[in-house]
Amino acid sequence: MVTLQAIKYCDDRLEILDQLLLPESCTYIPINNVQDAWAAIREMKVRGAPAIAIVGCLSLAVELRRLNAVHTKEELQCFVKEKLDYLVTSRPTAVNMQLAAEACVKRCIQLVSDATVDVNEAKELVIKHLEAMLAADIADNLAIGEHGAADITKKKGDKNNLRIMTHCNTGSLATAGYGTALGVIRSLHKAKVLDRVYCTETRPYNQGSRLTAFELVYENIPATLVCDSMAAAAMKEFKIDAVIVGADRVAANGDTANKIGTYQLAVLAKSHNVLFYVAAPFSSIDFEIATGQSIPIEERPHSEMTHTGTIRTAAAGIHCWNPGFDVTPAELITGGIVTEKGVFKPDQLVSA
Ligand SMILES: CSC[C@@H](O)[C@@H](O)C(=O)COP(=O)(O)O
Repeated sequence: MVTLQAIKYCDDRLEILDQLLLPESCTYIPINNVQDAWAAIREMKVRGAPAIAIVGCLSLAVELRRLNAVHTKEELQCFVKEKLDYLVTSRPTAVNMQLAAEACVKRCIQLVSDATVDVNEAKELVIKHLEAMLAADIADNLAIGEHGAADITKKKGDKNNLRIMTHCNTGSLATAGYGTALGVIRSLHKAKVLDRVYCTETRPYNQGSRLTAFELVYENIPATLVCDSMAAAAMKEFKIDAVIVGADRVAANGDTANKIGTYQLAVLAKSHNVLFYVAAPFSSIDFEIATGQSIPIEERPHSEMTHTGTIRTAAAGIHCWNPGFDVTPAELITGGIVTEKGVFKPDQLVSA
């Protein structure tokens, strides 16, 4: 199946699809170094927790390939750590970049203490470590798709006309390919058990109407766009079987930070007796924090609420509150957390 490609990495060249220009134009822009990646992530030219980490890491691989003047492995380790620490500051809520940075620094430390590896080999091995993320993410997403589709189908008594609601964008555009929550939807469609997907607009940044709707139309998956304020009515009217969303950071107890509006969908799902799932790779799970209370929530520019493009749509002078994410308590995740290792109840994650 042809899917959209948010990230192109070939012959040491990195390009990303500029998501600010979607759906009007599919334009790829080069990312030549860590500074370019940091700016693209910050400006949301690339977004979505896994895609942020992959672009960050690949930008470092590109920069390392072009780097000649590194004389010792210690120097290499300092260089890599400094760049990764910088990338982690690009956006605060998604944990994937932070976990990828920690894993890469750990790899550097191993290489520094391995006397059989010289500085050039160490550099090559760090690059390989960073590059491996692209293929690993696609494999994880395919597994998430299969596990999620199997679980929903089983819990809904092998129904073959499932109606699924989703939020934000969790597809090819938010990952290396296939997607997490949207990957599960793709797998349901492939298995011919999907009647229709209902995607929310996802105000104020409209990742649902601009990006998810674009992916669904692109792949001919039957889909209906609803405004966020229609979610309760749509759940009732269309007899939604399950809501499935992605995650920016899952705490050890299963509390999940995801795009603003996710929490209200979970509350609505509970009152409509609809299964609520989170789909996320283990690279989005932060076992270092016990509950969702400690997850940092990004505050976004108020102009995203007060303007549509360049046109002001809110009264000038009004005070605004624009958190980019909210936290859904674990107890509302009734379907489970779908990962590449299987589907877990939130309280099973720590032992998974
Ligand atoms: C597989 S993407 C999961 C999440 O990152 C996604 O649902 C989300 O909240 C993205 O937010 P964004 O602000 O567009 O980066």
